[in-house]
Amino acid sequence: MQFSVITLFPELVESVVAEGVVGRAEKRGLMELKCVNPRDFTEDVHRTVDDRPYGGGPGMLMRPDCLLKTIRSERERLGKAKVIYLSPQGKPLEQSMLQALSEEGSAILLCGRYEGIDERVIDLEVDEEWSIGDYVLSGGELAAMVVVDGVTRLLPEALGHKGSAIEDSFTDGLLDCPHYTRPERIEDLDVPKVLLSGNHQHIEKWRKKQALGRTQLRRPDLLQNTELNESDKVLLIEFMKEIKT
Ligand SMILES: Nc1nonc1C(=O)N[C@H]1C[C@@H]1c1ccc(S(N)(=O)=O)cc1
Repeated sequence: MQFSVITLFPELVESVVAEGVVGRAEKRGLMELKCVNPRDFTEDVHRTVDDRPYGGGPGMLMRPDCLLKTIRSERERLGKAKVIYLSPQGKPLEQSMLQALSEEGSAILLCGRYEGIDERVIDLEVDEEWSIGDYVLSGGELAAMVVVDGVTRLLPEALGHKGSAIEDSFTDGLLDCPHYTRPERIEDLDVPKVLLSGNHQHIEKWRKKQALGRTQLRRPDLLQNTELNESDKVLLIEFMKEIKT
């Protein structure tokens, strides 16, 4: 997977690949991340990347000329890469979008600063606009790092245990089940006995029931989009009965 991140703050984005899953994936050649600074595509002596908005209004916008040059340079380098602009106006980010992007092999992530970017850049060179939430950040870099992290952990072999990403929340449209590790008892709270049983069929059934129940209680909206099979419906009914007792 090749990421190109267009940003005025490369060091901020590069910090995400310094450690952890993303850092190890890059070191192992599973993912490559290159930051490109639009300031390097300016032609004036002050390397100006922003300007005042036409029509007045607060703040500044990123200029279109240096952004278009930067995007086109990266398109030439990466070939068919999709250009994704991170902004509050974008499509709300979901796991399925990360999964699809992880299968594309490359992406150019455009990070806005100030009050955003000139609309003509979106008209001419942006393929998709994505939002990580209904709030305004000071820069799109944090959103880009969310995308880089979320995609990288889905790359084959990126996680230590092959099954990890598959068992994540949202992979099957459900929230994740509870997880436990040593010690068995802490502050009078025990690990659920089924997890100590060694009976993998029972453990799998318990985990599925917990995932279904948690989703029903915390995010019933997710169940609207999920077709439950008969056995899952029975598990969910059992869960809901158990919590009422
Ligand atoms: N939420 C987000 N999800 O992804 N990016 C997000 C974000 O806040 N980016 C902000 C820096 C950039 C930005 C872009 C557009 C606008 S504007 N004028 O269109 O409102 C305001 C701020």
